[in-house]
Amino acid sequence: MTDPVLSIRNLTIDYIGQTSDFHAVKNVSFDVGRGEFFGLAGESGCGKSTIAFAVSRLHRPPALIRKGSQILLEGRDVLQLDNKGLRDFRWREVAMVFQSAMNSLNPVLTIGDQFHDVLHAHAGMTRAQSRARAAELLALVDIPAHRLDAYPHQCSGGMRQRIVIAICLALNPKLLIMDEPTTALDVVVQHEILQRINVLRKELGFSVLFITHDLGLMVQVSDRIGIMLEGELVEVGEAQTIYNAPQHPYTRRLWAAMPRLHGARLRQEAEQ
Ligand SMILES: Nc1ncnc2c1ncn2[C@@H]1O[C@H](COP(=O)(O)OP(=O)(O)OP(=O)(O)O)[C@@H](O)[C@H]1O
Repeated sequence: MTDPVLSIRNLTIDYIGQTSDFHAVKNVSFDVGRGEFFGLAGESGCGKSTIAFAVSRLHRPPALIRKGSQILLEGRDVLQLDNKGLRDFRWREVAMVFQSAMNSLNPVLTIGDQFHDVLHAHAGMTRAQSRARAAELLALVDIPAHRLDAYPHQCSGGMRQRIVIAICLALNPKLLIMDEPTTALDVVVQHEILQRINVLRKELGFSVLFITHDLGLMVQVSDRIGIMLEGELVEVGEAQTIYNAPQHPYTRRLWAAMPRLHGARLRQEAEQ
């Protein structure tokens, strides 16, 4: 791995309950390298989204990050940022594409207005400047500039998802977090979007923290993968190594449960 952009150290997160606390993330440590595509896998409820929200500093009560946890972005502890620090941090340092991202666009604003909101608020751009920058960003995700005048409902699901990704890239973040970004899309569109992200991160140099239930897709696109089980990180390594020679019994069970078609195709590709 190259030098880390993100270093998570001893991250422990509980959900505080009336009678007892739920330990969602237990002493997790891992790094994401510069320009690296890092996948986080594990069954539903194992704590992946809780980590993603904590890294973006979007976690809310009852989630409580325990003392001793560190989330370092280029060496700076994200957990220590004050409000001003957070304003500068969001979009510029870390941008997050949510599970339901394609429905997160505002239905009553044009696509151009939604770019303007971010570019004006965080980079002080005028209408003309933000329009030019938005056209550049749309081109990155293969969408023609005339779509700036469209409303979200006039765009397909895949297009809306690519628009959200383009907005996330507006301020050149160092880390793009994608939490199940393409789950609601059909398989072909999912693959196209991830291929595009992969090309872009090589061109633009950002890192990706990628969360998905689709293990086949994760092995295909990730450089390294971390496997989580009940709040703990049980295995981390190169994607192909983890796929071909998993060490932890849980990882073996995960691969065994992967749909055969995917498995067969990936094995063929790995052997080529
Ligand atoms: N607001 C909350 N209050 C209490 N418990 C919560 C809350 N949010 C999440 N949890 C619990 O924390 C655990 C981790 O949830 P999290 O969403 O991080 O898992 P995940 O691995 O991302 O799952 P999925 O893949 O289904 O999104 C789960 O058991 C979940 O029920």
